[in-house]
Parts: sequence; C-alpha cells; structure tokens
Amino acid sequence: MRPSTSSGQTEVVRVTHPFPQSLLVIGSGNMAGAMLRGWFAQGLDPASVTVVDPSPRDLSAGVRHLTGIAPDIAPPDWLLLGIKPQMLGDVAPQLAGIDLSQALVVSMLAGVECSGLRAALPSARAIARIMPNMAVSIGQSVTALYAEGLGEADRDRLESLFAMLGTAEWLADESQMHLVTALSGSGPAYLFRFIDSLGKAAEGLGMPADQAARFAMAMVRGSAELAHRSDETPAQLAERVASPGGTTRAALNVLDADAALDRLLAEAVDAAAKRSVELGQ
Ligand SMILES: NC(=O)C1=CN([C@@H]2O[C@H](COP(=O)(O)OP(=O)(O)OC[C@H]3O[C@@H](n4cnc5c(N)ncnc54)[C@H](O)[C@@H]3O)[C@@H](O)[C@H]2O)C=CC1
Ligand SMILES: O=C(O)[C@@H]1CCC=N1
Repeated sequence: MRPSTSSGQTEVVRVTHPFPQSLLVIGSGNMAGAMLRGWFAQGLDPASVTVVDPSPRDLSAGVRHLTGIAPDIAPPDWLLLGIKPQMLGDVAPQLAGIDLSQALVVSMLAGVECSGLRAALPSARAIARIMPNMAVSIGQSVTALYAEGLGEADRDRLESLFAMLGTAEWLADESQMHLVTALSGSGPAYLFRFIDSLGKAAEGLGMPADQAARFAMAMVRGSAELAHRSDETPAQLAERVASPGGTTRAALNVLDADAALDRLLAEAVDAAAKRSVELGQ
C-alpha cells in the first residue's frame, strides 16, 4: 500500500520483508510444502527457493527443484529441514559439501535437539528449532520456536516468518519442545479423532452417518471459535453448557468418572512426548 503524504502526494515506501535471501529446503512434504505455500502467498520469491526432495508435494512454479543434493547448490541464507527425523543420519553427510557457514538451519524434526543438529551439521552458522502443526496449511498453526545463542536479527526474522503462518511463541527451555510436540504438534490428530469418534457415537445410536459427521464437525468448529473468542476458560464454558440435571451433565459425568478423559489425554500426551525423546536419540 502507498500512503498519501499530507501534501496529497503519493509516498513510495520501500518494504523490507523478513524473507531470507536464499532458502534451501531439504524435504518438502506436508509441512515444509505448506509453509512454502503460505510464505509465497505473503511475498516470498519462488526464485529464491531451492527444494531438494525426490518426491515433493505440490511444488510451486518458479522454485528450483532437485531430486538430490547437488554440489552446485549455492550457500543458502536459510536451510529448512523438512525431512523425517529418522532421515537426518542419511541426509546430513550429503549436506557436508554445501557451504553452510552463512546459514541459519531451521529444523522442524520432532525430537532432534540442537546438540544433535549441531553434531549433524557442524559448519552451520546457527541452528533453530520449530514445532508447527498441520494448521500451517491454513495459516493457523501455533508454532513453538527454540534456539540457543541466536542473535536478535535471526530471532526477529524467525518470529516474523512463523507469525505469518499463524502464531509463534518462543520456548525458554529445550526440553519443553517434547511437550509442545505432544501437545500442539501432534494435537490436530487428537482433535480429528475426537470429531470422528463423536460422529460415530451418534451414528451408533441411530443417526445417519453423514449427518452425524456433519454435526460433529460443525459443532467443533463453532465451539473452538467460541472458546477462542471468550474471556472464560474452556472449563468454565463447559459448566455453562451443563444445565443442572440436564443432558450435558449426564455426559460430563461419564467423561469425568475417575477423571477418565483427563487420564486418557495425560497418557496420550505422555506417550507422544516419550516418542519425541526417542526420535532424538
Ligand atoms: N506432519 C505434521 O503434522 C508435523 C510434522 N513435523 C515434522 O515435520 C517433518 C516432516 O513431516 P511431514 O511433512 O509430515 O512428512 P512428509 O513425509 O510429508 O515429508 C517428508 C519429505 O521428505 C522427503 N524426503 C525423503 N527422503 C529425502 C531425502 N533424502 N532428501 C530430501 N527429501 C527427502 C519426502 O519425499 C517427503 O516429501 C518431520 O520431521 C516431522 O517431525 C512437525 C510438526 C507437525
Ligand atoms: O507424528 C510426528 O512425529 C510429527 C511430529 C508432530 C506431528 N507429527
């Protein structure tokens, strides 16, 4: 946008965007692919991006695509790691031929800590970790950020780029990455399962399957938005739905008996966090 000056003349504003000069992406599947599409929509130049992936997902026009790491890859400003954690051991030695002395490595690998990334990519200028989630594809991820000893310019840039894809928040302690992975990284799957299970419950009691699925989905969508906009906590909102002696209380009594739901989710999140620790080893 070009704002007018008080004299009525149009002032040319030079926008300094936060995108890296050159972005090398290793592994562009569900997550890295969705991030790239989000950034392209916000102005990232496809010509500044090189994607290395034998079978990338929905590659955008204008991006340089390689099926493997080639010796002529120019030293990148950012290196985004979008491979599975289990692949790092194979991929890292191939990256040894690329000059990473100017590169900020941004890793989305679940479980792999900064020390493991540093050992795998010893020549990198700096290393940061992120934990986004699948809602990155609609610009509504909550992305956790973590880095040690990162300069202010890198921190600002990282924060700006992930704020473009939803919200971004720094973690003070790396061990929290395992928990955030188990909470908001894997979390969309828990909610998708809940929606599916709720629809199936109504179907089992006699509702047509497609209608039950539609109602379950619409209810979750509206309720999540309501909870997001409300000043009250989700726990308080649940109490507001439950009329004394009514239908909701009858259902909540089932979920709350022996803290069944709390215990189930605590167990599920604990299993995910433990798996995150294992993936880093
Ligand atoms: N899927 C999710 O919801 C989330 C995933 N993550 C993390 O994101 C990373 C990627 O996950 P997804 O995108 O779901 O997986 P994905 O399987 O969709 O993407 C991985 C990509 O790596 C490519 N690849 C395989 N071998 C390669 C090689 N040697 N060189 C370059 N590319 C290669 C594959 O072709 C694929 O496109 C994982 O480390 C995961 O922990 C983090 C948060 C959420
Ligand atoms: O399941 C996984 O390992 C990845 C990390 C968080 C979500 N998906």
